[in-house]
Amino acid sequence: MTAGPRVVVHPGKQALADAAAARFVTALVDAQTRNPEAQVALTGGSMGSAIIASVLATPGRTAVDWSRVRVWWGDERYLPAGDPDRNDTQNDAAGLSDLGLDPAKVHRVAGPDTSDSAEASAEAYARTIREHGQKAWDVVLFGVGPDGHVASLFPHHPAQRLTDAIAVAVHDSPKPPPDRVSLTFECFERSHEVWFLVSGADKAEAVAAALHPDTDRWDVPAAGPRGGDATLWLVDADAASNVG
Ligand SMILES: O=C1O[C@H](COP(=O)(O)O)[C@@H](O)[C@H](O)[C@H]1O
Repeated sequence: MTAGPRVVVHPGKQALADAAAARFVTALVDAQTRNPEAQVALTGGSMGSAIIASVLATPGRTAVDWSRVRVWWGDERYLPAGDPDRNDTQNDAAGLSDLGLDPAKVHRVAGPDTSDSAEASAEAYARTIREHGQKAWDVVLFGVGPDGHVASLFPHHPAQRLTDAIAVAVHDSPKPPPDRVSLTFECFERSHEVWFLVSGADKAEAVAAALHPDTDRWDVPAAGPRGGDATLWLVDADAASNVG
């Protein structure tokens, strides 16, 4: 069973980031009362870093035991560690490394500096998830591209079709860089809560399309992922402007 989408509209990008950060902190505290560890998957792009910066500024963040949070990424651009275009580098710059996480529980996707290919990196990441991330993830964060992509699953891209796999190598991505590693739809199905964080008028069409009940994820990948307990669209007014 999965939860249908619920839309929460905030006045602007900063209000959205701050509210999502407060919600995130609460979700982590709740998860840690249920289980020894909270498990989350982060995202890159504009909102992926905005929420991290807001978490750092949320007073309630001290209620989370950050040493008991296990961190993954829903996708990564296949670039060397520290490259400014990597999602984790951008999240670090936004303050991820200041939260007090245990570095051994922050699972980064290998880039070309430490793996032979995007395929090898995807396989290694899938192995690590099997080892440490079998339990359903508490919260998975997604940004959404203007084309409706989530993670590195792009419209009409064959990587979307892979079954029986946790992670996939993506080549010829329509958005640079061309090589990436993404978790699969199948993998995202193991989430308790899925949150889409979307800001800006350039995303309005994608948001409306993803929320339309007849939309196929092959055309608009953001229509695909659903959480077992909640599927939240946390959006600002501009991004929500086409939602009927
Ligand atoms: O390439 C990516 O794009 C999306 C969204 O990025 P945005 O800058 O348009 O907000 C991001 O969520 C994803 O993780 C990423 O690799």
